[in-house]
Amino acid sequence: MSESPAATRPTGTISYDGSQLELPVVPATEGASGLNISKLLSTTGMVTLDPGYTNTGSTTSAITYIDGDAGILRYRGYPIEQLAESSSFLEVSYLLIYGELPTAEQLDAWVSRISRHTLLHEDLKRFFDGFPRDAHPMPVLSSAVSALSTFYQDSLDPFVAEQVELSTVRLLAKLPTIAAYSHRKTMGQPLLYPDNSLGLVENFLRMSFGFPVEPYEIDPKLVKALDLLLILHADHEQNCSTSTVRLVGSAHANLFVSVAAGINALFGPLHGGANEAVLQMLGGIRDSGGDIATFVRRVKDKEPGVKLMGFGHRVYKNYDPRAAIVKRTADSILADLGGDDQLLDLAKQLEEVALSDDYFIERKLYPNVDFYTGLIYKAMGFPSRMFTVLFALGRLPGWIAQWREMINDPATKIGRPRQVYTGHGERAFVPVGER
Ligand SMILES: CC(=O)SCCNC(=O)CCNC(=O)[C@H](O)C(C)(C)COP(=O)(O)OP(=O)(O)OC[C@H]1O[C@@H](n2cnc3c(N)ncnc32)[C@H](O)[C@@H]1OP(=O)(O)O
Ligand SMILES: O=C([O-])CC(=O)C(=O)O
Repeated sequence: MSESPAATRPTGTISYDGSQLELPVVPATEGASGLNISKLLSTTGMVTLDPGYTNTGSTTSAITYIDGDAGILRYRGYPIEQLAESSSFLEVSYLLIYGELPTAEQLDAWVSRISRHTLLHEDLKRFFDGFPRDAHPMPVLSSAVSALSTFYQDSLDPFVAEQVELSTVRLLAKLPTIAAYSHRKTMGQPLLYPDNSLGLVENFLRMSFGFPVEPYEIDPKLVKALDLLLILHADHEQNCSTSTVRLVGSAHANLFVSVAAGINALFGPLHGGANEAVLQMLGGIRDSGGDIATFVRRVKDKEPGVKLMGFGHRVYKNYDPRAAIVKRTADSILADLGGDDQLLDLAKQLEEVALSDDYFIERKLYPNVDFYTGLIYKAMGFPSRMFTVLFALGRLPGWIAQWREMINDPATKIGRPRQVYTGHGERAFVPVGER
């Protein structure tokens, strides 16, 4: 069946490069929520429509367990609370990637291997000169990670175990260097070479805050606090960025570019970018006189663009256990680091108001991991634009572990969702002069 060309086509005007352009308006198809799903299922046969994959399992995985109703999170079976209390970020990275906690000997060897790969190729270092000074560090990070695949071509084959191992170690070692450089770039400061006598977190802090603040004293409390936050972010099963890493990798793309794609997904304010957005939200409430009730009213009225950032979660219908740990430790960390108590108090008040409000209770909206972390990052001295970069540093071992699980799983197929087509039927081409 063919459709006749529309005699009159709706158009709209947009400003472009100083001119007004008139362009056809694509007729809005009924949104997915307006569709009669059971009718679609019967008419499309095989395809099940599941926008946002709320109920679609894309893989099996043995890495991370979440019980969203009970607020439970475990990496390889170990409760997040125990890892946060007793482990270190590199130990947790080993656990996620190799499936078991390392022995003391294995851990030493692992830490030492990573410490030998922190340097960036000089040409890649120059890469940072090309970005504008006010560039957001997240796309700088993803571009540089993507560029690793051009500099380290001996570690790109997803099916050669030694190459996967090398790209794993290179990524874990170099991401802190790239992250520190993306920070220095925005500060207009010179890039520091890594000092491999230091641990991963110490090295990262020195590259971020060292010279011109030399001699830079590395505060052990700062190191401990950042290490804890990295552990809390290390994996979270099939979240948006991890699913992206797996999807890109399912086409047999190498680990570097798959992780770069994950970084871009994480940048979004509904995902990792929420930690930056929370601080903007809190600052906005404070600057408008601390009127929490009015802000909450605007959220409940669903004013366009107004959400309680750092609240809500696809899986947790209970308190996010990571947010609980961050909240518990925020007071002492902020006291140690001299952070902004006023904003922490505001955040706690906001949480209290929300958790006693029917809107949030009925929808089971609780603080997620992004709600309190920004306050700590700020106290550490990072500008809010770096917050999601810090999330990416933490999430890296999870992305790597999930990519490796995917590539080694015989059940993996190229990720390729189907769709339910809602556009035109067949129609005949109309030459430009006749439209
Ligand atoms: C590390 C992470 O990625 S954690 C998440 C970080 N993101 C944020 O903090 C951003 C704010 N939160 C959100 O946008 C959402 O809660 C998400 C994206 C995390 C989860 O989204 P979904 O699972 O698709 O939930 P959905 O958007 O359908 O929300 C369900 C209901 O709760 C409401 N809701 C969800 N989150 C919020 C929020 N933060 N503020 C106000 N209302 C919210 C929705 O408007 C919807 O209401 P409705 O039933 O009246 O339409
Ligand atoms: O699991 C999710 O959807 C988001 C999240 O909390 C994370 O990635 O840490």
